[in-house]
Amino acid sequence: MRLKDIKSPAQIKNCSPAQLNQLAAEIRQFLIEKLSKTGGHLAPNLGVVELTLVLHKLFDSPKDKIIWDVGHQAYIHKILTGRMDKFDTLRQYKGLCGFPKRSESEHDIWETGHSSTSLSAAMGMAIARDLRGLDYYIVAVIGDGAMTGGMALEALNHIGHEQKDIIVVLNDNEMSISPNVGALHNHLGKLRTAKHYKWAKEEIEYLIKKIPAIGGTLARTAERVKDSLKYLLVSGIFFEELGYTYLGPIDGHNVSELETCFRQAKRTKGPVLMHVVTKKGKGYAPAEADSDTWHGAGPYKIESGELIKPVEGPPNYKDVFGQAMIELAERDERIVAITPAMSSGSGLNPFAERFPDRFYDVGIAEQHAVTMSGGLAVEGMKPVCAIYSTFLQRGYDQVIHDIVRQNLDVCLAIDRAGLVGGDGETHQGVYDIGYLRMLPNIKIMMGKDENEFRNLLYTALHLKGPTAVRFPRGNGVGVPIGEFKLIEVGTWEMLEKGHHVAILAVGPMVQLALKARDQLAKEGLKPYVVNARFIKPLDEKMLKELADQGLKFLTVEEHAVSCGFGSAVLEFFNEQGYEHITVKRLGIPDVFVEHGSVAEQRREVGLTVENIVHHVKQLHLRERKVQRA
Ligand SMILES: Cc1ncc(C[n+]2csc(CCOP(=O)(O)OP(=O)(O)O)c2C)c(N)n1
Ligand SMILES: CC(=O)[C@@H](O)[C@H](O)COP(=O)(O)O
Ligand SMILES: [Mg+2]
Repeated sequence: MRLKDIKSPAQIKNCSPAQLNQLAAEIRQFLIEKLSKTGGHLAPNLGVVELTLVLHKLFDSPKDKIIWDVGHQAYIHKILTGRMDKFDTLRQYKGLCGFPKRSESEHDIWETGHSSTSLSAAMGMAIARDLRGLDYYIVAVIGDGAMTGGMALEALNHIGHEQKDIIVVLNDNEMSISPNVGALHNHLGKLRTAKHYKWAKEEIEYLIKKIPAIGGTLARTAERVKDSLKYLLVSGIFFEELGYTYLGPIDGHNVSELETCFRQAKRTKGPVLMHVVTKKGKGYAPAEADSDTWHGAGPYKIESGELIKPVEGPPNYKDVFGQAMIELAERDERIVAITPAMSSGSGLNPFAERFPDRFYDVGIAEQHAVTMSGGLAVEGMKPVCAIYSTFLQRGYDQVIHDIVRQNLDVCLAIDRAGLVGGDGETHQGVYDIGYLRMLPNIKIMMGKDENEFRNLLYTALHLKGPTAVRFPRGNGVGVPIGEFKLIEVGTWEMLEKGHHVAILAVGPMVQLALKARDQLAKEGLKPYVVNARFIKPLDEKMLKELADQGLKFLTVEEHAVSCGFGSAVLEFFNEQGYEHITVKRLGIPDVFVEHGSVAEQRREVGLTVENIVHHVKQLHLRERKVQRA
């Protein structure tokens, strides 16, 4: 059986361990080659090759449900389920999604992207299965990082309580993106090395059963001995006490051992926790050596493991943020940085090295990160909670209930604010203006470039009360970085004066607006261009001045149009009694934006220079019609 022949999992049902190992080698080679061109989550996938093969050998997907938590490690699942030929389009516009996608395959039973949802979904599926009297297996594959996510523990608790037949495969590679954190992680560390426990348990049972006559009675006593042995020899007692049959630790690269344990799990009633130990990045030396970097890597040179860096351009916002945080923390010892498991992605590793006791990676625990920031603030510290816009959604109640309601000095450094590219729908940072601006006390801001971003961060840390400083994924504009300076809250920057139309642009959209103005100038049209760097509070003074000139407005934001910045402007004019004002809002319409490049995504939703030009002209036309009427 060769990999190129596989179109369906049915073809591997009778593979021997040797054949599975041969396929594993071919799959690794395939992944290393394909991802050297497309980039992607190489290390997580190299770690689950054997696991995925054995799962699809022993379970009958899609009748049996296999759920992939986070789903960034589902490439082999996609290869085995007939999508191998699409890997040249991985994470590209209209190409293969980097996460499970129901529209791609019946084998993708549950869509993921955000972490720690698999167990809750599995529980829902199990209840439905049992209510209908149906009979199939439900397997949830969840990493040790994802297991630190609060909702995973909520589901683990509930499944154990209900004693549902669910197989939880804990893929333990000791890594989240960075080294995993937490007490649970430490407990798993003991289990990983608890090989002797599994041997001792079987050996003792074997010896007892050999004792003639009293063997039976003693065996029952031994059961208690075995249980106490468990406590002594460290076992999955944490899981056993939650009502699971713990199987492990299991070598996640040994297909025979995996098969044996999965067969045992299939025979076991009630919830099973299979503790599978794997190596993240297995089979590719650079990824094994540094699975943090290779968690989600861009294209690379296979032989050297050298990442192919884009042409040297402006600094990446995450590096600008990390550097600014160091400079600010040097000035103010109250500053503490918090990240929910995104220390590399947020650019905070240098900060962590410089201020180890003022840096906290709390694991995949956004709710905890936000409220912990509140705890720091009430005690006079200056917490900066660095959190991707999309992941902040996971801590929203904490923002309301704990931070803004108590009007605490917490700075939410909202990273990846806007369209994010290859991660697609589940990761777009396009809702936070909407879900934050309705909250009292909070101030929301976004710079037009990296220098202004720094100044807004500096300003936020000088303000009382909660602040949200948004910044996009990717590189800045390439402007000089000056000394920190305060920016007056609620003031916008008038970049260009003109007539008839005012373009109010947020963040990176300012650059598009300026380019559009250059194009319009060739046709004698000169709209105002305003850098709307405060989303809350709005610059009401400027809005009134412009409105009183009878201008029409075009708002531009890389955010959902509904409830976005443009809506705030509309609401303002309405409340101020400007009944005949025209506001055209450009932003993301009522759709989820799929994976692709940011440029392609912007084009898809109309966030382009051309579309800004078009709408300014439209507004001019309306002006002329009004004048003629
Ligand atoms: C709610 C949420 N927070 C953060 C992330 C970012 N993230 C993606 S994968 C990952 C680490 C997952 O670690 P683990 O579950 O152990 O999987 P591994 O990559 O080790 O296979 C993180 C933090 C996410 N996808 N969802
Ligand atoms: C799978 C996941 O959620 C993370 O790996 C995410 O893809 C990181 O995004 P960035 O690449 O923007 O840091
Ligand atoms: Mg892990």
